[in-house]
Amino acid sequence: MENTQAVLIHPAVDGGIKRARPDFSGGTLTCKCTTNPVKVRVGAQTAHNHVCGCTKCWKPEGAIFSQVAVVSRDAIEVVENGDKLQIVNKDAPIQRYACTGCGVHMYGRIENKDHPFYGLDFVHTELSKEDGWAAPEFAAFVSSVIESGVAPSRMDGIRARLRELGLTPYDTLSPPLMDAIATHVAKREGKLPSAPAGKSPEPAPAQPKPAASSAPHRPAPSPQPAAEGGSVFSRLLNKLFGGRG
Ligand SMILES: N[C@@H](CCC(=O)N[C@@H](CS)C(=O)NCC(=O)O)C(=O)O
Ligand SMILES: [Zn+2]
Repeated sequence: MENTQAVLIHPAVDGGIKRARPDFSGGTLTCKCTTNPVKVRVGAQTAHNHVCGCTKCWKPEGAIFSQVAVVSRDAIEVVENGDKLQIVNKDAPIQRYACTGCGVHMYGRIENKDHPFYGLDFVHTELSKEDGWAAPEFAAFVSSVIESGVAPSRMDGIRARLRELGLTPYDTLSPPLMDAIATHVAKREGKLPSAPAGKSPEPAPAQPKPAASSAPHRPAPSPQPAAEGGSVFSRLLNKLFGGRG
């Protein structure tokens, strides 16, 4: 039996996971600068919230995981001090807008229209004072914490703690998100039909609705139409997660 007492994942989950509010409709993210902080309004509930162990996502001081969720890009508005924002790596699939004052990532955007998650922005909702955001549901890129210097010998304890919190650990993304990526590839390669004529496309719409008062929802980002052919699944994974960051 692993001792999970001393295993800290992220401040938003270590003391127990807060529940979403059914009527929650968004809030304002604020960076850590004490003067002229950057403020970003998120005008909708988020979806697919999770903790991520990758080296690219922003983490609060001392945390070994980030907490990150998606929201429709239409729901994001930079409302104050946007001149302080700079893209961390414009060649990465997710262009992360970081505050040049404190280093916090305010939102991440995908500009490649062929990316399975195009239309969704990535946000760290702990940067908001409001309560009621979608709760984290799983842990992604767990083995990647080793790349940040976590000793491999700690992994059993970390995975045990994640399970205890109800955050099933995966070394990439959760099965529904991996299925959405695979569906995108299969449609692009002609292995699955794209939306049949006269029928609405399946599965769910590509973007969480920025509706003002909807219950928490978990839309599966659906694949976009193919812009190029010839890739295999592993190449897409490389493109999504591979070493361009
Ligand atoms: N093992 C790598 C994984 C990086 C990775 O693939 N991160 C995922 C989850 S955030 C991703 O979608 N990356 C795209 C990007 O960083 O733009 C690391 O830790 O740096
Ligand atoms: Zn990540």
